[in-house]
Amino acid sequence: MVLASRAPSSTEKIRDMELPIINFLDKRSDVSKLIVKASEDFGFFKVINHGVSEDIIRNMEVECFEFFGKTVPEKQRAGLANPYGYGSKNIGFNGDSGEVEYLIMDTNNPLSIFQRSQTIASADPTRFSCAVNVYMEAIRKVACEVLEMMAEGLGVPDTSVFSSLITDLDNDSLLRLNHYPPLLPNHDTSSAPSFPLQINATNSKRIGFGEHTDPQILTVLRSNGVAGLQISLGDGVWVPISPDPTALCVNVGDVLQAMTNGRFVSVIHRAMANSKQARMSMAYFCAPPFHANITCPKELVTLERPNIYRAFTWAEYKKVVYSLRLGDSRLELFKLQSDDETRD
Ligand SMILES: C=C1C[C@]23C[C@@]1(O)CC[C@H]2[C@@]12CC[C@H](O)[C@@](C)(C(=O)O1)[C@H]2[C@@H]3C(=O)O
Ligand SMILES: O=C(O)CCC(=O)C(=O)O
Ligand SMILES: [Fe+2]
Repeated sequence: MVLASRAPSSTEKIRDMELPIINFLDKRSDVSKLIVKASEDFGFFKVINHGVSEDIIRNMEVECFEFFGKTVPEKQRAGLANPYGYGSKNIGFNGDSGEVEYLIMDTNNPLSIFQRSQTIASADPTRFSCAVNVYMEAIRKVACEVLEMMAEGLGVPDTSVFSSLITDLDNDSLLRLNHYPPLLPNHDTSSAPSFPLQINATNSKRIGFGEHTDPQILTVLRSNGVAGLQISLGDGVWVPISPDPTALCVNVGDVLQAMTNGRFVSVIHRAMANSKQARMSMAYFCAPPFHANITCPKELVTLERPNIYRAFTWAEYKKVVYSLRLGDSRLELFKLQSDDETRD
């Protein structure tokens, strides 16, 4: 078995480009077509008029800033990210690191959030757990709408084929709060960027969260107004995503790439910590239950487009994810060989 590790290219180029913008207030059939197109072309899009109120987002953001504003020993009381808890610089268990601190929480257990909030927000644990639970519920609703419109746009008759996985009581979704500290004055590279910008050893590049794909079904990300997120177009070309605190950035994860037989793409992205201000992002990773069998609906398998991936469970996939580095490709390992007889 050969592992495709994506080594960074020596010369990187930044290309200015806007992501597709999906307006939830537009006609549903138009919205679902646009979502499908964006998921095929970029695996990323922004959603505006998503219906998550400013209050819900503000309350969550207040809790984030309060948590990350604490001293390190206080933050460590949340427990080490194993995989839920607080982490700083170290990412995962296999030697990855970046200029980021974060808090990961599991989402399908309000009691565990309440228990955790006793150490995360001891001054007012109820306020913290309420803000988190209300936020997660609202974001999951957006994710379900997106997943249902994806199925509609793909012509899959069972329109809940994707969304039912994340509403299952045993879903394994998680919430990750990321805080990228601001640049220190002596890190400043001063000259204004011109596009395409050649990044080399002389203009310092601070990776916040290194390049990777998200393993789950779908990610819904909200960030403050500070830039940092970039998506890869391959061959060392990176597209910075302009920050919009009123929008939600949605991206396809590995499981959805498998479930759409490769029609939707789980795109490599990263977050830079090059700003003079702190970037704060809140990512809701929509994941299936452990026992869920990941296969694509039969309508997405045709003679011209035979099955690309073998069936697997989320438990099996997650085990592989955590055994590898951030930038390793994992879905490759689940590809059917062309001479495989069983194309399930
Ligand atoms: C290095 C790692 C961190 C990660 C688990 C992994 O072994 C490989 C994937 C990483 C990632 C990326 C998306 C999400 O932020 C995350 C929570 C996930 O599900 O996969 C992280 C994992 C992590 O930080 O624990
Ligand atoms: O902070 C960001 O903008 C991206 C974070 C991310 O990609 C992740 O947490 O998986
Ligand atoms: Fe990500």
